[in-house]
Amino acid sequence: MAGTVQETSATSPSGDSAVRNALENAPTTHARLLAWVSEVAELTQPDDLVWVDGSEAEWSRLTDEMVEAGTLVRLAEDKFPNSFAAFSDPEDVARVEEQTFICSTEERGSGPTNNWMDPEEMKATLRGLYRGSMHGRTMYVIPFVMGSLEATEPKYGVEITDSPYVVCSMRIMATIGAAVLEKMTATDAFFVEALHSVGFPLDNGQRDVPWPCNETKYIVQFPEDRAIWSYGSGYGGNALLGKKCYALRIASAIAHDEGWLAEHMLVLKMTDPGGRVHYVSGAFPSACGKTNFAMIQPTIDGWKAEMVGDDIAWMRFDESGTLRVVNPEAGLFGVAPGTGWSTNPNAMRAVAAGNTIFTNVALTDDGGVWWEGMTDEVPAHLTDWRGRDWTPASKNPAAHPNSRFCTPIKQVDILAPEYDDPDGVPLSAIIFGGRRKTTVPLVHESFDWEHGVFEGATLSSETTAAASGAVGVVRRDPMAMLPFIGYNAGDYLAHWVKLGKAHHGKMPRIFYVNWFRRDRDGGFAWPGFGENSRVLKWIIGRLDGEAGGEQTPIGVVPRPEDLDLTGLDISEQQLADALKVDVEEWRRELPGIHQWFNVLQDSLPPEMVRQYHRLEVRLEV
Ligand SMILES: Nc1nc2c(ncn2[C@@H]2O[C@H](COP(=O)(O)OP(=O)(O)OP(=O)(O)O)[C@@H](O)[C@H]2O)c(=O)[nH]1
Ligand SMILES: O=C([O-])CC(=O)C(=O)O
Ligand SMILES: [Mn+2]
Repeated sequence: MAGTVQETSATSPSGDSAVRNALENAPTTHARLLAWVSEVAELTQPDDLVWVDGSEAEWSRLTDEMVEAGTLVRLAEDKFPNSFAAFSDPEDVARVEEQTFICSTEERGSGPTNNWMDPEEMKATLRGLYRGSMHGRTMYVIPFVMGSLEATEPKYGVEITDSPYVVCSMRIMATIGAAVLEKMTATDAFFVEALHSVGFPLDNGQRDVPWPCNETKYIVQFPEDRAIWSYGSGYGGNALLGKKCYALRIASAIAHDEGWLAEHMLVLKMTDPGGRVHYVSGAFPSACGKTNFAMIQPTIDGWKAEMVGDDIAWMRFDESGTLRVVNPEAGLFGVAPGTGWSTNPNAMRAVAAGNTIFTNVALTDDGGVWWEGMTDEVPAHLTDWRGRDWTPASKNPAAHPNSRFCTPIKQVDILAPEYDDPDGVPLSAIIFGGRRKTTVPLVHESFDWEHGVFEGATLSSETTAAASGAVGVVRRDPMAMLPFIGYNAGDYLAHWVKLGKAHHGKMPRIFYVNWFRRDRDGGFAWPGFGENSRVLKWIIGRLDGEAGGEQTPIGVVPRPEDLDLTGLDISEQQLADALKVDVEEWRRELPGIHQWFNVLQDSLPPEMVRQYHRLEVRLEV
């Protein structure tokens, strides 16, 4: 390969001829792909070009090279086989929403909640940045498919990147490589163009850094072109373009055109003691508990939970009008802190099985990893995510709050066997949830579809470390999709309303949860994690007409006697704090909702205005 990752060498074949060779010997005849790859190579001027085949040998070669270059640390084989830790630039640790754009032709198409720039203007800016941006590096071409390669119309993408870390992470998160390219070529299929550069070209002989990136960052979606251009970041949703950029932003725009939904949701299969199966999905904002809920270990007797997906759900109607849901991803990119043997043993077993890339966690002295919340006992000494010595007396957390594990979904031992069924699984309930210290009770059921859409539309949550910016600020996050809607947010809500009307009587029931409410002493009112199975039991009981509840102005809320609390250690007071609907608190919510709806202006569907007024009436304001 021309130019090692660490240092470009003057003796390697000139970039031009290596790239020309790789183009001439391309493993595909897909004309549009070939044209696009050579156009990008021409623009970005890489030293070499690699067609990613997705093989084990390729993974070994790339991880070896990254260990050599200092990008990855190999973990102890007896603890985390075939696993690595990466440490990002301290300025490149999360999605950058300020620098994320939806560049539709018309500004209205992007809507008031997204950043917008004229697509031609944006392309000109980005071409300027991409010009020569891969110099001294290898350009990797990653054919991938989101969802099953056996689907009627597989959803193809091709990511071009100059980051081997992205190649290896994409290999975990999606189905990539030779088989995908072969089928895509044979059917001359459409694919989403996803271009990524870390924006750190190397001069001849210049030494590389472990985590190349650029201060200037752009994460840009062109919804009409179905194209993604990402520049300057190597991290997570900014760089693994199959995930948020494709499977949510671009896919939501496709779904709007085609009458389906691409959502930021986990999908969970619950089997009750009688063997009845229900599938439920949950839309919670980033770092608000999707992965944990998707991998729940029920604490109630006889109930079994299996995971279908932990972050993204594609939902389509079948011929009978049933809403069926598919997880388009093949891996988990999960929040590390707070994931522990007591809170999420299923995730811990999945990562301990190996084949995992950790990013920005801490290292133990014996070649393992650690993060806050992994074990009750805190190690006496660690190397923190910035490479500094760390002891329990240190004032900074050892792992970055948005540190992550990237692990193959197949390693989840509670994975439902039908998780990759191209036809998906039938959905019975949709659960919205946010992170709120006050106001929002543990669980309630909405009155009907339109009211449920209103609840999703006004979902509120305190911001987390999953995106750069302030943490702990309450913001409205419609359907947990605020940073991921690939078109106008008002049109998005109208799409939800419309689907409910078109499929009246067949839609899943809508619920709303809050695991994060505080009790009068300031602690979590509800123990959460596995105990959330009690809430699931109530939800499923509502579907089956077996669980009772109390009508309140915001929906139906369980009374303590409606919940299975067998064996749960919770005081009457805490339970009351968790379930309380305080009319005064809810009246104080109204101005915030009003303000949020004002942002949407004339694109706000009239049904949402009607629901707002009905809530006012029920709150007697
Ligand atoms: N108190 C409490 N904390 C929870 C619960 N579920 C999850 N958390 C914490 O919330 C944080 C984020 O949880 P995740 O499950 O990784 O969140 P996510 O929604 O999958 O996040 P993204 O991957 O960013 O989309 C972790 O620190 C968890 O420990 C719960 O039921 N109660
Ligand atoms: O996209 C990312 O970087 C991580 C993620 O899952 C989220 O933020 O929801
Ligand atoms: Mn997650």
